[in-house]
Amino acid sequence: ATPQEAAVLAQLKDIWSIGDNKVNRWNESVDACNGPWPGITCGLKDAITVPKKCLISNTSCKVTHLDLSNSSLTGEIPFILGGLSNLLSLDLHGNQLVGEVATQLFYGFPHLCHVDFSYNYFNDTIPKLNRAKIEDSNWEHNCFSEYGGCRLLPNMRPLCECQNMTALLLPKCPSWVRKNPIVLYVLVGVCPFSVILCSFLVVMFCFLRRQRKNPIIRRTCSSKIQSVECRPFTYQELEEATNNFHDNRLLGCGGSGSVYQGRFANGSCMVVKQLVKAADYGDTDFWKEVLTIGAIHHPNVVRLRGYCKESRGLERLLVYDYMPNGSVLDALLSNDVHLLPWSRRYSIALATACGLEYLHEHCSPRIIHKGVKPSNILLDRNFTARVGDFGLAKIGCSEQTHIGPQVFVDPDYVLTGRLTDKSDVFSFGMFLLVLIKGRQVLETPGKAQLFSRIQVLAKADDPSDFVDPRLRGVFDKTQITLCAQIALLCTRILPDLRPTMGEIRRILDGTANIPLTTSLINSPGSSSRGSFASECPTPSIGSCYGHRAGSFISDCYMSSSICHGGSDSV
Ligand SMILES: Nc1ncnc2c1ncn2[C@@H]1O[C@H](COP(=O)(O)OP(=O)(O)OP(=O)(O)O)[C@@H](O)[C@H]1O
Repeated sequence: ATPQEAAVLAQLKDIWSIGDNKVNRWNESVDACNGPWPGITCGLKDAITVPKKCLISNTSCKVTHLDLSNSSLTGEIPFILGGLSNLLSLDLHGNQLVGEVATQLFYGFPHLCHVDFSYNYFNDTIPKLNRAKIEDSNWEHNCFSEYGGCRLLPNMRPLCECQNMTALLLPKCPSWVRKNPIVLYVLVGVCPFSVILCSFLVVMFCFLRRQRKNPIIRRTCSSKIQSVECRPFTYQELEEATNNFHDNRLLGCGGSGSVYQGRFANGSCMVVKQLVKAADYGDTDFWKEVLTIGAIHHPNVVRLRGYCKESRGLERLLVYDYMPNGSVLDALLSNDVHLLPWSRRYSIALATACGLEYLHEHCSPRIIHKGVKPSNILLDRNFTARVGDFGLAKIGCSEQTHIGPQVFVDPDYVLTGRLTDKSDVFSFGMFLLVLIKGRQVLETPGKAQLFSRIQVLAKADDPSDFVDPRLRGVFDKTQITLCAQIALLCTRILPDLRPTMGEIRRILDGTANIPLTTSLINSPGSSSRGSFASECPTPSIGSCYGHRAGSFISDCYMSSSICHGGSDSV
């Protein structure tokens, strides 16, 4: 299984091990594609016909079929399930699963062809699936309001066999109606109209109540805000959890405020973030945005669990999931050199790309992070990376950085003030460079030097001399070169020429190749159109570089003193 899949399966095991069910028999000491993991199949499975359009390359080491039917599963479907991104079939029939099957979950499964969610207790509505791909879906014997538990045809039209629906029995007409046909005619004419009117009023009433409770529903990624998941906390609760915001609970301080570990009365551990700059932001808009962020669920983003409106003074408080392994920055600065072996760094790159792809391409409206950097990429207990602090840019909280030079900030944004998803792509490129070269990148004073380092790395036949010495020579050269080439694409001067996060994720997970233009940069002096090399000649001492739409622009966006790249060693 891929590292991401292994992490998801470990979490599913925590949640779904019940009695002697299949999940409980998963043997974590062997790879899921290589041992006794009941219900899990990697590669192609004979029993299920997979149409050509669904096939993905190189599936033998990827989890492609998950069959947890009749496994006594209870509760809601955990969102981390969406991290099994190579699934072709998903069978959860015959359990006691409840709640909503969110459309959002299915964004995680671009190749899914067969789903069986029958014989559960799912309610609400059937999610909108990728109709072009899903061949067969079975939703019967659930509590979906729209179809009353019908089986759906591949094209999503309900095939109403509805065996479990009791016939609608109407009482016999009372005798006075039978004797007086005029009454009957009046009743026949008026009753249906009144029933329709009443139903309409009831539906309108429920709809308006829901709207008032969740005014931001239309702006979120998920179809519904589940208040139980992102809830209000009292100030007292947070004071008690953080030992009165004591220094011994302080995890770190960023530009937006201080971060405390909170231990709550129910035994849960969460992070309490005191936002200091947010006070300028209008009250209503602030809480609207916060609720929007709270509705976002993805295995590679840190969940916002709550907020506190009654904070004292100017501060505002947010509560997040606690990430036991801190941030990538913490791991890079730690004395333990074994914390970030190369294989883990590659998984972190991939997971971060997944999280950002989700924010950019699956949230509506899209969310631009604006603060992608090692301190905002957090590591959960399995060292799976999750993007933190997203959305805070919108409420004026993530401008600051505490890691020296603003190496992660897109120069095009600094120059033009135009913020797009490609600004995050730029920052992600720099983040890749940090993963390859380690903390020395954070100590480098200027972008010009860093750009030249990326170029040298991407072109190098053997990148060994240029990687983080803390890796002690243990790494996959091909992956290093691939990451360097992606970093080169991401840091192109012209944002339009940078890839999207979806494209980057596909290159990293092996489902797409690096574009041809990048391979051309391997030939020194080539003038490949669109490659960084041609946009930006290698800088020489004292020169600034960057050619943009006919005009020369200084790359010394921050200050001319940093512009002395080119000759330094990589
Ligand atoms: N959810 C979390 N779980 C565990 N530790 C966290 C969490 N969020 C933040 N931290 C810790 O707090 C530190 C500071 O986080 P914060 O996001 O405030 O820093 P920053 O990224 O430098 O600031 P900013 O994003 O505001 O510029 C992180 O480096 C990390 O060690």
